[in-house]
Amino acid sequence: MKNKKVRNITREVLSKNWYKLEKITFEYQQKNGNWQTQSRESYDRGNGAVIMLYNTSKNSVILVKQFRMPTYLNGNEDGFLIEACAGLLDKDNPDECIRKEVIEETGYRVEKVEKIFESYMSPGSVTEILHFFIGEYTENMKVANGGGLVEEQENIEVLELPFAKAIAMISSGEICDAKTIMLLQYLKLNQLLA
Ligand SMILES: Nc1nc2c(ncn2[C@@H]2O[C@H](COP(=O)(O)OP(=O)(O)O[C@H]3O[C@H](CO)[C@@H](O)[C@H](O)[C@@H]3O)[C@@H](O)[C@H]2O)c(=O)[nH]1
Ligand SMILES: [Mg+2]
Repeated sequence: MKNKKVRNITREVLSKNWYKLEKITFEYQQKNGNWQTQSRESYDRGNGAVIMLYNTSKNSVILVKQFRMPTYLNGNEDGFLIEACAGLLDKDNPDECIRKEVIEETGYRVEKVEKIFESYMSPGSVTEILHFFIGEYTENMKVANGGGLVEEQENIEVLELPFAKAIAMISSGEICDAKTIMLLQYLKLNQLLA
């Protein structure tokens, strides 16, 4: 942290239950040189990784569907969200994490994954950096049912969708998760699928 316009940072933990919510108070130097005190709440749930699995001969992608309580609280009728497979990093590096997550959630054991970029997903309130990957899958990589971990109460449905249908589902609103939209658009932009 080396921004000379920010000083006297103090941190107060407001909640440390599953993850950590802090109130950060700091002084920020304005254009006229005056120092102004500001407070911002910041939610730290670690970093994450996400992957779009795609098959060039079938022109299809693998997505997962699960209940997401925060979306249920904010306009998502039944609370189910269609997403690319993703997980929190724990202590793993992003590459290892995403391979593990892919087996747990989708049942595919992918050989090669390609990092394409990383992104803050909610920079005003959440610290998380999300690492984005793509990876090719084939039928013979399916080694388990997927569905997520029972001990984490994950009830995940695995979906295989034609790419054109997935793209259309962005416009129809059936796919309304940022990381998933970014990855589908990446495949389209780079003409990896038609
Ligand atoms: N008990 C409890 N469990 C929780 C809580 N929050 C999360 N969990 C459990 O922790 C699991 C974490 O699963 P992961 O697969 O590792 O993470 P994710 O929820 O899929 O998160 C991914 O997607 C997020 C949304 O886009 C990303 O923000 C995140 O980085 C990651 O990529 C969830 O399925 C859920 O069971 C909580 O407050 N309490
Ligand atoms: Mg997950």
